Amino acid sequence: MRDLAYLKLLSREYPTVRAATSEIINLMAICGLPKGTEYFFSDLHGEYEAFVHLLRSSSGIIREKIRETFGHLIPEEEEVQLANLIYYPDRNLGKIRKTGLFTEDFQKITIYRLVQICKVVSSKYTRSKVRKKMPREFAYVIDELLHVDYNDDNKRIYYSEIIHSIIDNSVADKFIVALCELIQNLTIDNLHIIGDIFDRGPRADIIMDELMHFHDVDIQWGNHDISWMGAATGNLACICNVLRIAISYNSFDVLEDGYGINLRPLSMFAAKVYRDDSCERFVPHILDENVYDAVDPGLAAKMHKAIAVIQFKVEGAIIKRHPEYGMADRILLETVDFEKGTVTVEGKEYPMLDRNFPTVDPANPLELTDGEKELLKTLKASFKHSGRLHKHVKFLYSHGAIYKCYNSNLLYHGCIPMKADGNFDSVMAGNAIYSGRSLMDYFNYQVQNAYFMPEGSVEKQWAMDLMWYLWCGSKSPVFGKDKMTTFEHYFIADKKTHKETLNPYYKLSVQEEFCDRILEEFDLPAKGSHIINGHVPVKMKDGETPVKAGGKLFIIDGGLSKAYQATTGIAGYTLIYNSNHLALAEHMPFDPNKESSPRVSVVEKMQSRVMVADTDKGRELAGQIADLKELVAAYREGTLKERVE
Ligand SMILES: O=P(O)(O)OC[C@H]1O[C@](O)(COP(=O)(O)O)[C@@H](O)[C@@H]1O
Ligand SMILES: [Mn+2]
Repeated sequence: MRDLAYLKLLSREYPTVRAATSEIINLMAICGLPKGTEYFFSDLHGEYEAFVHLLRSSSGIIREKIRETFGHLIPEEEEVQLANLIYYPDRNLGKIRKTGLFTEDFQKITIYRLVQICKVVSSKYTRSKVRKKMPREFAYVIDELLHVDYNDDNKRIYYSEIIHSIIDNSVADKFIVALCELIQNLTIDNLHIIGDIFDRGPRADIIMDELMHFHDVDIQWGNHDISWMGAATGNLACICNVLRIAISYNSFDVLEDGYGINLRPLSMFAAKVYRDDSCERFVPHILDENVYDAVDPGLAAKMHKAIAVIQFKVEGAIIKRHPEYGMADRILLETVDFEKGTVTVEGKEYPMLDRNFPTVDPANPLELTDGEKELLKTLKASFKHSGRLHKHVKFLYSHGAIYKCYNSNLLYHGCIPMKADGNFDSVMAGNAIYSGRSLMDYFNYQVQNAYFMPEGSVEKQWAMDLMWYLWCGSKSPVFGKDKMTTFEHYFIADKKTHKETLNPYYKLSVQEEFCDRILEEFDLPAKGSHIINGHVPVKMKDGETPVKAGGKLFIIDGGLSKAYQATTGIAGYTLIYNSNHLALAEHMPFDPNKESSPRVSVVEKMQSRVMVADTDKGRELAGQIADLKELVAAYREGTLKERVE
């Protein structure tokens, strides 16, 4: 029995038996519906055009619904136009207006067609749920149109009158946009982003805006997201890291136009310090052109080298502050023989591919020059003061975590650190030892501290350093490799030194028994549960598959990132979990001028249709129903009085 105080609170919202019982009926009706469709994406890596298209088109599902509804009735070309209108209503209506095609006929036909699609995509939801998703000003009208009986002549007249009045009152464009957005909203119930929104591609900031407008999204942070979050806290190594990666991919737009980071001090510094150095090892990859902030590749290479050298210095300082990270052998600047031009890695000496280090004092290689210190100060100020960056980072915090259990699935970006013997690996912090789930919780807690602890506190500094550890430390669940060989990539020819070894997790987790052990660690049943990861590109072209451990584990980094498409052979996956099945949609490289349908394959059929009652939401609703029943009983027994106004 709930305590009376709680029931009293509840009675404020449901003041009568009638109000409480009608909510009970409403909730029970919801529980009896098929579960909504969940979409999983990972490793978006700034590819905003491709991702926004996947999201708005529901990875091809909207096109399929159009085909099912109008196939053979309207020409293919019109189907494509309708699809594009649904994905990008504002943009397309603008174009249609400009070409003089926004006629009354067009408006009538379009509204009719959109209403038909809306009916199809809303059919599995309650009327009330659909209504809640409508914009308030059109809710009544859309609701009427969705439920009109087309066999009834009077209703048919009523229908065309509604449409007429929409057109007469010149709100057809707004109405069309509302219908398009409703269709998009109804096809994806929950969106899960399994990490790595940032880096390599052009505009992660645009992706963040899109996610912030989405009605239901959760994010499991990837190592790249953590690195940006660390930069926003003011961690210098993270700041250098995100700048270095952005510059190395020629992504100046995300920095300058996206987040207003002032790069002028860096470009001036680099142009001066590396004036006579072509910085060959630092020429950026050019996969996308900058629209707003074009930087000459020669200058970009100098900026890239300048920031990389500073990064190695400030990373060295963190490693020295934290012997417990066990990363002393990663301070490679200290093992460089600047006279001989060699570097020693794990006891072996290699020639350096670049020997020009005007800012490094061989006697004290981690010491920053005055110019570097000054530069870091201005860069840090830029990161700390970027309003848009902090808006996005706050969203990553409010909607994100290191892991999430949702509808019997366990979601995280990288791995649960394991030892080769199959046990969970552990980390000691303070007097406690963390492993498995507690390790994930510990890191999650520290990620919060890095941003939210008071400025200047010891806890904050500790947690901020840990953000960098999470980026590249060997026991980081979002990194999942033994070391990050950035230094070796830049300066050593011998490819053997570039190797980064994956955590034993990746070999073990392809066996069902290890997946079961992990699921058990997170209190999830072995049967019917799945682990969903990103982070490691699945090399489709080499015959790899994203489905592992007999269907218990999915690794869905399919290479949305252009930089990795040659490795994977495709351009990304969407994992789709609806009431009937789990399916994987495999995407082709995005071409803005061509609509290409993904290859969808069902990977698991549910034994029986999954209802809301079977989901986490359903369990939450069952709790609410039980509470409301107690409230009704309290009214009936007279323990609480109804408030009839
Ligand atoms: O391919 P790039 O951009 O040079 O980056 C390589 C680096 O990125 C990493 O793979 C980390 O990024 P991911 O999380 O996207 O895999 C490092 O392990 C590696 O050193
Ligand atoms: Mn990653």
